Amino acid sequence: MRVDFTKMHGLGNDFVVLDTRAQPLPGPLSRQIAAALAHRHTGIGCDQLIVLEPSDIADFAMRIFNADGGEVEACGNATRAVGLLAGGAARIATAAGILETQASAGGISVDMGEPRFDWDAIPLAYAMDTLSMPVGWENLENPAAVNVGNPHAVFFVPDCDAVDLERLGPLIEHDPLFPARVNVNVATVTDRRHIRLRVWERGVGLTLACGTGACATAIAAMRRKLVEREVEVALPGGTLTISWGADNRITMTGPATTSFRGSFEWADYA
Ligand SMILES: N[C@H](CCC[C@H](N)C(=O)O)C(=O)O
Repeated sequence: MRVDFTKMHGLGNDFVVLDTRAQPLPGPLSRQIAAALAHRHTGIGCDQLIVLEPSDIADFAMRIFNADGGEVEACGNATRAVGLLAGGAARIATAAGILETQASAGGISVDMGEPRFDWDAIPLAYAMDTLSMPVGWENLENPAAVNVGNPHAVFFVPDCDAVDLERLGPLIEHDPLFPARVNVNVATVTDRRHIRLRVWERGVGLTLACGTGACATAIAAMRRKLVEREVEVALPGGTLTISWGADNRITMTGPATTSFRGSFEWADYA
């Protein structure tokens, strides 16, 4: 049976979107099928597979599967992408709660909710200060940890482009300190309104952009008083604007793009 999909991206962080409201899947979506669809050479290819489902508490529900097939709680760029599909304004039920999008001058804005900082909310394997953790991996030391629906470690470095993230990212992602693994962010604060960021994503690897990584990094920099409460975060794929409101809620604004539509034969992957 053929299954329709929409290929989308947010600053190059790319997605295959399956809308099961219009077309229920022919069978259960296993980890293996999600990983096979996401595979860059033998599948359609994407950083995350996004599945839209009916919801009785929001406009629709969104499930997120990393390229390794693992289902995760949040994906900021994908939230903007499906907001675009919905015409700009949408209430989206996710594992991290209900997120609201709206069209804005900068593309699509999404209310990402409130950050969490407690060690067991990240989660970490044991108690420690999450503003400056007393840990290090070679020259990456004293990260901040933030949960923005998913777990992030944020390292502030003099030049994020000089970090061997392809080697250090997986070491940190899989460290037992992070029972749910972790997204690894290396950031350089250029001034009080601008941050440069590169991300090794849990379950994916290096991506051109990471929305939740930009949120976590901006919040960590604000907690450390390095930047103002609204900043521009420049990732390899482009720039996101992150603000942390007096209501403690995070707003992320940036572009979302539909690349193309297609279909695949379910039996080829199931
Ligand atoms: N790799 C992330 C999920 C996707 C995050 C990123 N694509 C974003 O835009 O937020 C995780 O395992 O938590």
